[in-house]
Amino acid sequence: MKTVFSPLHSRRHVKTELDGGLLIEPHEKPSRAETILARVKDQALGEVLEPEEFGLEPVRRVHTADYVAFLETCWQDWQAAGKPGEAIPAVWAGRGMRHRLPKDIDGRLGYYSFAAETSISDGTWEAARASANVALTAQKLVAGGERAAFALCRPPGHHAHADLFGGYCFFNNAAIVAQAFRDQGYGRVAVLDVDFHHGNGTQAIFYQCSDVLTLSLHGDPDLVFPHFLGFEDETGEGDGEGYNLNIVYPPNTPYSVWSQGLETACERIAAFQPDALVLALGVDTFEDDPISFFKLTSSDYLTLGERLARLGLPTVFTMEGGYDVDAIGVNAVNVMQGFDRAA
Ligand SMILES: NCCCNCCCCCS
Ligand SMILES: [Mg+2]
Ligand SMILES: [Zn+2]
Repeated sequence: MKTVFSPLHSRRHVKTELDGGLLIEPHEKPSRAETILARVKDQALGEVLEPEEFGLEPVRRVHTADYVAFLETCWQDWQAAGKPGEAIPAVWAGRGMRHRLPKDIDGRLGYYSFAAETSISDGTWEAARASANVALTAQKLVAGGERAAFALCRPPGHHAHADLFGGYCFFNNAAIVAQAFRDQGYGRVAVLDVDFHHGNGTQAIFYQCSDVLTLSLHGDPDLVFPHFLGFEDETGEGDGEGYNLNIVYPPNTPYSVWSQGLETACERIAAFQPDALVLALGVDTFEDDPISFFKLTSSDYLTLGERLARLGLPTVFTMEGGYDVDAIGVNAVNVMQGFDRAA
């Protein structure tokens, strides 16, 4: 399987993550991508390509122009306001307040985000742009005939809404890929999110769509991020009614249970008969992940890859979460190796 990777991911190197009342070293750190890349090469998974430049058009097919413009100048605007630290949102429109865009940078940060753990600093914009180009390059490979391709994206994307950042995400790489397939004439696309956390951004972006089926297996939002979306009664709306599936699991869920949900999702995908699959791959489902609570083992990711291959669909993998950095390379590449040997 080919991998697409950009060294520009390292332009995202924030020093802070608000967690437990402290500013900690971010879980979403550069070594995550470097560790996966090293494993790709160590395992000779396949050719590693740098991304092509697709510009902002494909990004704006999913994200609003004002949100994209905000991200482009956010760091400069924050600095121009004389702020001493990294840009962190701290004020939001609560119940009974107004969802209108203020002029002030603190107001704009709150307007365009849903969580406070995702700091912004110099280079975040460039890294997010490169991550979207990585995903679009993988999509081009699959549209060009590759059975599957691995978009080694960093920063991740599945928590980003059309005009909201959060959960370490800015551009929704999986949604951008799904929309690119649709724009190139693929009639139906499925996006399956196997990250530990609900793919709230991806769900929201396609919630009224019947041509993009969104599915996510994740930790119970009553207990974990993103807290306010991802429940099983969210099945889509309007034309999209019936085209969103959430499968929620409790703490300590092992693969033997989680894979039953995977099976349900795969059967729903098969019934949908999509022309392509986007697999939002987080490996924070791993038993030792520091911020999650499922109990998947490294060998389970081989089994996961094999199962996905049996769907028999052109597949783009977009790298999402996974925060046990020592294990992330083996776990992510196991999915690709499992897929390749069953394809
Ligand atoms: N104390 C942990 C808070 C985590 N908040 C954001 C989680 C984002 C996961 C991205 S896959
Ligand atoms: Mg998920
Ligand atoms: Zn996650």
